Amino acid sequence: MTTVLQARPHNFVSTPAIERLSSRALRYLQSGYSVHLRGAAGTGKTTLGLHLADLLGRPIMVLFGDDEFTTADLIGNQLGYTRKKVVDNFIHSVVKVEDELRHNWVDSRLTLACREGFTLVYDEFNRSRPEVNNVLLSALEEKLLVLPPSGNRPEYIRVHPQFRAIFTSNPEEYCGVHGTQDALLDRLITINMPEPDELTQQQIVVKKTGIDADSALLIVRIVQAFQSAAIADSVSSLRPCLIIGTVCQEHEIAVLPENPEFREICGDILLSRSEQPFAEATQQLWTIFNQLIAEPKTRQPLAEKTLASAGLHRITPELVSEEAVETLAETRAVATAEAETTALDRLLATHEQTIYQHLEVVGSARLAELETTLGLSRFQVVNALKSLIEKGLLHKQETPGAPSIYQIHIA
Ligand SMILES: Nc1ncnc2c1ncn2[C@@H]1O[C@H](COP(=O)(O)OP(=O)(O)OP(=O)(O)O)[C@@H](O)[C@H]1O
Repeated sequence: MTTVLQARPHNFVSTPAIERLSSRALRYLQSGYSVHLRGAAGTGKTTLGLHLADLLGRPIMVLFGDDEFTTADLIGNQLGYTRKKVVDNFIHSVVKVEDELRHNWVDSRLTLACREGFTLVYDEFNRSRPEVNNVLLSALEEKLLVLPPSGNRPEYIRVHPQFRAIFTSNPEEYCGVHGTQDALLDRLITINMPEPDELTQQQIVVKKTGIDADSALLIVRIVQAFQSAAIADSVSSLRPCLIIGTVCQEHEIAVLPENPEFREICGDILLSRSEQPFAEATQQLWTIFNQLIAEPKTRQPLAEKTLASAGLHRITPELVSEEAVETLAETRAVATAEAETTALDRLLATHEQTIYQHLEVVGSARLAELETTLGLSRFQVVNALKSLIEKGLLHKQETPGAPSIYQIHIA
């Protein structure tokens, strides 16, 4: 059975850089084009693809490219038979027997999405062989999906006007990735996903790991510094940042370059990613830690505050005892509580406030009305509405077949 996904990318983080990318992509999708997000591993293509699909508000089908794929995996297949036998003995001396055998056809995800107007997210589509993806050509351009010949069902499906496809791919130099036929690329709008900027990575690490903003920033800076010195550009630093953040947060390990445990974790996660000899890569990483210790100015301001409250104004490796590291871990909790609202939070809060105040006046509104009346993008409205609903300030009234209505929640 084909499964329809109601994807809500968990804890999606939106920063000005992501918002710009999303609104570009959303604009193309709304104009009827399919979008292709291309970029290095871990830059957030799949997450953004699912988020865009969510913004389109249609059911979502997700496909993961695979070298073993055949066309049948995209469009569907004959699955079993149905047999019908009619024995007509109306006149007792005459027996008429009709025996009919039919193939059963089962739609695959692309076919279902084209037929019903769902959004297809085809992740890492260039892991499938190019000839397998050929069926997409007519679906995207002529809006016709061609099925294998059959006597008992149509061989063409007219693609539903609301069908949209969002493709993601890794660069062609990656292992296990195929080249893409020009004809397919020509039908897509390709957006190159850059390495997420520092603010974006920091916000993602905070949201996904629960670590405080300063520790997240320090992790991002260490990983980025190591990445630029020792790792090829073709992978993003976001995943290692998330892994380091998660481990430190779950095991309450102080994120400080002086902390031997933290250094070990960074070593375990980063060194194997480098193509340099192990000793050289280790040297690079230790140089980064030592620079951070020697130049505390390069650290984030709250870490300084943390250190000061632990009684360590000037840090050298000798000064930092195990005990001090423990104290730092405790004081970090205090510093976390002090973490100021970021520029992004303030920006989102503004949109939330605008929408809330508007709803206070008008009582209720639909998403499209909020967009046009308040001059906000779909992206901004959806994010603000989600956040207001999560805070219990709004509720969403759903009526089958009609757009949802948003109202202020009255306790
Ligand atoms: N905007 C975002 N909000 C929250 N988390 C994000 C965001 N962007 C990326 N992430 C997180 O970063 C990690 C990598 O993202 P994702 O898997 O989308 O990257 P990708 O480019 O598709 O990687 P790959 O090419 O290896 O499949 C995931 O854990 C994802 O949850």
